[in-house]
Order: sequence, then structure tokens, then C-alpha cells
Amino acid sequence: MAAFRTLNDLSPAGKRILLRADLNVPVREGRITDTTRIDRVLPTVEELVEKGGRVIVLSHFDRPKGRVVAEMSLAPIAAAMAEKTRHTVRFVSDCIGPEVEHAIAAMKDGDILILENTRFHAGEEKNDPEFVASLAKSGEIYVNDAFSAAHRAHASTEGLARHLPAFAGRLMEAELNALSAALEKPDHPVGALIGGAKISTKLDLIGNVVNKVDILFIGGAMANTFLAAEGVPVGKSLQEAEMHETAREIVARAQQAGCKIILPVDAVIAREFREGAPSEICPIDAVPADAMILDAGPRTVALINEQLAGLKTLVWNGPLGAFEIKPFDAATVAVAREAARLTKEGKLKTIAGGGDTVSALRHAGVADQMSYVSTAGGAFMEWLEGKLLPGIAVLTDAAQHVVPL
Ligand SMILES: Nc1ncnc2c1ncn2[C@@H]1O[C@H](COP(=O)(O)OP(=O)(O)O)[C@@H](O)[C@H]1O
Ligand SMILES: O=C(OP(=O)(O)O)[C@H](O)COP(=O)(O)O
Repeated sequence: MAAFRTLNDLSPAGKRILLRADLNVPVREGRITDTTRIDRVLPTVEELVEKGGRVIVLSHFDRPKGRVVAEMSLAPIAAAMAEKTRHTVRFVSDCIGPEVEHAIAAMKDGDILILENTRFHAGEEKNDPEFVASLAKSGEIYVNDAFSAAHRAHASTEGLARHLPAFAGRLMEAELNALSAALEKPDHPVGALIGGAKISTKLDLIGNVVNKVDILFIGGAMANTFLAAEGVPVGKSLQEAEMHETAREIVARAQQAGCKIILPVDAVIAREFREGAPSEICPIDAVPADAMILDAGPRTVALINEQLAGLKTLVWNGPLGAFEIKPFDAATVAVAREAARLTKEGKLKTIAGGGDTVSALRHAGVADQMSYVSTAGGAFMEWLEGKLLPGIAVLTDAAQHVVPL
């Protein structure tokens, strides 16, 4: 593993520390449904403030695309974090500008300040040097503890490390150590289960994962894109028509690599996506034009579970269905429980990750029965491809040289 500086190499006392966390937690109807990402970054925050640092937390939340979107404010997440620590936590409703400057000037050693969603500014995702400079003004030291966002070369995940002395936080360290130990030389056959809804941002990585795994199960809205690409009608299901060509290329690449792809053979469909909406099970080639696929059906679950029994290692990112609303949680819950059972019996090593995946595993009651649960989904899969993630590469570079602003 590439070497980078950690909190062991840092004297936080009296210093303003910009800490990049990933507070992009699952939220439903305005309520946080899973606090794992908050819980796992808190030890870093507390270590820094208990050593006398002034910790300024940066994070994105959701995808507001450079605009201020009230429902995507970090304020409720900051409040949830404040409830979990005995240290003083304040929140500022921007991440740059005069309000931030005043709040930082008023900070004392041991204080925590959480700044508003970095993605409210277009400069964040563009990694715009001016925006990086505005963020960097707030701190003297940069700590990146957002492994789950390390695949994004954004201002707060990559740009800042080029301008401030940069260190990896405890969660970043722990994630990389655990994933390396579990997956650097995985026992074959290895299966990957990829589901969820972030189709375009995760599709490319599937193309490389086929070279690393023996079986690829594709579920969730991701599967709808593959099915539609093969000419299977998916009605009103969530899918991305502009990704069909990529999906077909991935299937071809998998064939070349000897990786078997398993797509759903049946589905749970509904006309509306709401609690209590009438739903039915149908074969995958019989989805009516006015219906949408919201979960994998029971024959698909049986097929996946049968294949799991022949695996030694399973990596999993992305739920098999829209698990937040019943009954569309059934496939995810059934497969999660079977993976947990095989893992408990020592027959399978299961490594799962992703904000919603962790939430789904908790919903199934088996999050603590996996071999390892990562806070990261996309970043974890890109790491598995063998990519040096931009947010990590820059920490390694930063150990050698810091460019003054
Ligand atoms: N068939 C489907 N239709 C619509 N949404 C789906 C479907 N299957 C899964 N999802 C949604 O995918 C989301 C999780 O996807 P993603 O963000 O990629 O996972 P993670 O956060 O674990 O990386 C969940 O909110 C779930 O409701
Ligand atoms: O939730 C995240 O990733 P994940 O869905 O892969 O677990 C990260 O916060 C990255 O978010 P992004 O995919 O909007 O850049």
C-alpha cells in the first residue's frame, strides 16, 4: 500500500484542521436512516479535538450540482453528529465566505465546526483552483477521512491536499488496511454483486471488475439498464438509455474475461413507487409498459443464493431493489441473510460497502455478520479494480511536497 502521513505524524494542538468527512448518509423523508458514516468518522474528529485541535469539517451531501438546495443542507446531519459527541459542535450555512471566517476566528482549541455542503458551489466538483484556495484559507492542516469519496477528484477531496500539509484520518487508514487484508489476494471463486441506482457513475467500473471476479450479479436499477440494452422491455423502470452501448460492451468484455454475468430472471413490479402500492411478480420478459421493476423476484433470489454457495468471496455494493419501501426489500434481505449465514459458517468471506448498502444490511439485521463492512461503495469498487483513487494518490504525493497558495 502507498505510504502516506497519518494522525500519528501530526500535532493538532492549537491548529485549524480542515477535516474532509463523508457525511453523505442515507436520508428518507428528511430523517437520517443510517448513521454509520457519522459513527465511523467520529473517532478521528474526537482524537483531533482531544489533542487540542480546532476541527473544521467539510463534506458533500447528495448531488445538488453546484446550487443551493435546501433539502440537501448538512444542517440536520451536523445536528445528528452534535448529539453523538460531548464536544461543542457549531454549524455554518456556507463552506466559504465571511460567515465562515467569523466562525473560525471565534473557535477555541477543542471546538468542532461543521460547514455547509461543499457541492452547493460548482467549484467543488470542478476542483476549481479558486474554490480550493477559498476553502484552504480556513485551515492550516488538511485531513482526509472520506475514503468513500476518495474516487472523486473534487476540491475538498483532492485539491486541498495540494495546498495544505495533508494527512489520512483514522477511518481512511482503517478502510485501506481492512480492504487490503481481505481482498489483496482473495480466495476464488470471487463473486461481485452490484446493484443500486448510481448507474452511469458505476457502470464503467463494472467493466474492469469483470477482470477480477468469476461471477458478476447485477441487480437494482443497474440491472434494468443491462436488460434494456439487450432489448428486454423494462416499462417505466429507472434505467439510463444513453448507457446501453456501454452495458453491451461490458457483457462482451465479461465473456472475454470468462466472467459469468447473472441478471434478474424475474421481478417485483408496481405502477407506483410508494408504501402499500399494489405489486406483483412477473418473469423478466413480461414487464408491462406502464410498470416499473422495483425489486428482483424470488426466482432471481434462488438463483443468486444457489451461486453464493459455490463462492469463497463475495463483494457487494448496491441493493437489489428499492429496499427502503416494503415489499421491495425482499430480495436484498434474502440475499443478505444467505450471505450472512454462509459467512458465519466460515464458507464465504463477504465484504460489503456503500452508504445505502450498509443501511440495507442493517435493515436485514446482518450488518454485523459480514466479514467487513466498508463505508464506501463506488470508491471501494474502484479500489478493487486496482485504481489509485485521486483522493488517496494526492495524500501520497502530499507526503513529498506541498504547493504554497
Ligand atoms: N429497481 C430499482 N429502482 C429504483 N431504485 C432502486 C432500484 N434498486 C435499487 N434502487 C435504489 O438504489 C439506491 C442505492 O443505490 P447506490 O447509491 O448505488 O448504493 P450505495 O449507496 O450502497 O452505493 C437505493 O436508494 C435504492 O432504493
Ligand atoms: O455515497 C457515496 O458513494 P456510494 O453511493 O458509492 O456509497 C459517496 O458519498 C460519494 O457520493 P457521489 O457518488 O455522489 O460522489
